[in-house]
Amino acid sequence: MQVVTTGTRGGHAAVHSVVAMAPTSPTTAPTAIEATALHKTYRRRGRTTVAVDDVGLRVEVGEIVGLLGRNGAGKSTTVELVAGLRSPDRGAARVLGLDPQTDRATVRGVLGVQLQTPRLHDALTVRELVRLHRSFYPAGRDPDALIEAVGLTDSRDTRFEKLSGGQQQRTSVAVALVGDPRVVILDELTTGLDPEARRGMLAMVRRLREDGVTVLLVSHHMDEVERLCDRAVVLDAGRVVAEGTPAALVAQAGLPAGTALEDAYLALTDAARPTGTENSKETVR
Ligand SMILES: Nc1ncnc2c1ncn2[C@@H]1O[C@H](COP(=O)(O)OP(=O)(O)OP(=O)(O)O)[C@@H](O)[C@H]1O
Repeated sequence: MQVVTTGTRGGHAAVHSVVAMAPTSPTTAPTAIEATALHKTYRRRGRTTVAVDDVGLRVEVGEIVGLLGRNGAGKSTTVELVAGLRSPDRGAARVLGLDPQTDRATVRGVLGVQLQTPRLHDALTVRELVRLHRSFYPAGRDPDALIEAVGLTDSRDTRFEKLSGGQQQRTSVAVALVGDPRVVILDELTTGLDPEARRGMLAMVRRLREDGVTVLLVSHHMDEVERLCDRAVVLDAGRVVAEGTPAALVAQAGLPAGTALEDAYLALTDAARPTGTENSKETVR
């Protein structure tokens, strides 16, 4: 059995409940993350945006996979669909074989998610937040050690609302990891972090790999994807336009072996669309 949290919504630490652990098969281990033909459309003020357009995604247990794409390509929406924070119009996602829509509580027991925009209780300090989230699980990581690992020991008694953007992000990473999840989604882990903090975060991802944790890493930093990720999936306008190891993406872009992933990424995303088209598919009614 495992106590899980639904994370936070609207600035308040949210629900937790006691649930069964993910079922495991004696013969075939489930894929860590599997998405099939995920589709999500937003409708706002007469505008319809196809944010995620039949995305398929597969991350095996123990892999680190990068999710890449320009601003508005659909990365965060894909992450939210996989985590069960949004419902797809159609298609399905599974985390360790569990449906995040119907097995919400169980999925949150095995999945840690750091969202691009942290949603945590403003009035609580770093330490209170991490301890609170630790209390939702019967076992997990030591809050103070985790706070130290994300470099926030000096700010541990500071309220969330008084933290800098980078410190808030690091708090959200600590909260995502405190339940010792088997699968972790990190949405722009290092964006906005100073070089020292960034280095610390990348070292933490390497330690997650050593512990056998599966990581889906949304990133705009091709150098860190190249160094950390086993594979990367490139989204453009809501669609998967390329995927493979960094070396395979370079080959797919028709570039010589040894070319930087950034050059391959730019070539692949440029090739994916006619010049001048928008990043996501938007129509006005
Ligand atoms: N809540 C929402 N309501 C309406 N449209 C949205 C909403 N969230 C995202 N979108 C739109 O959906 C598309 C995909 O957005 P998404 O945030 O998933 O992209 P992203 O790849 O994560 O971008 P970024 O790199 O800028 O974080 C964009 O066109 C965005 O404007």
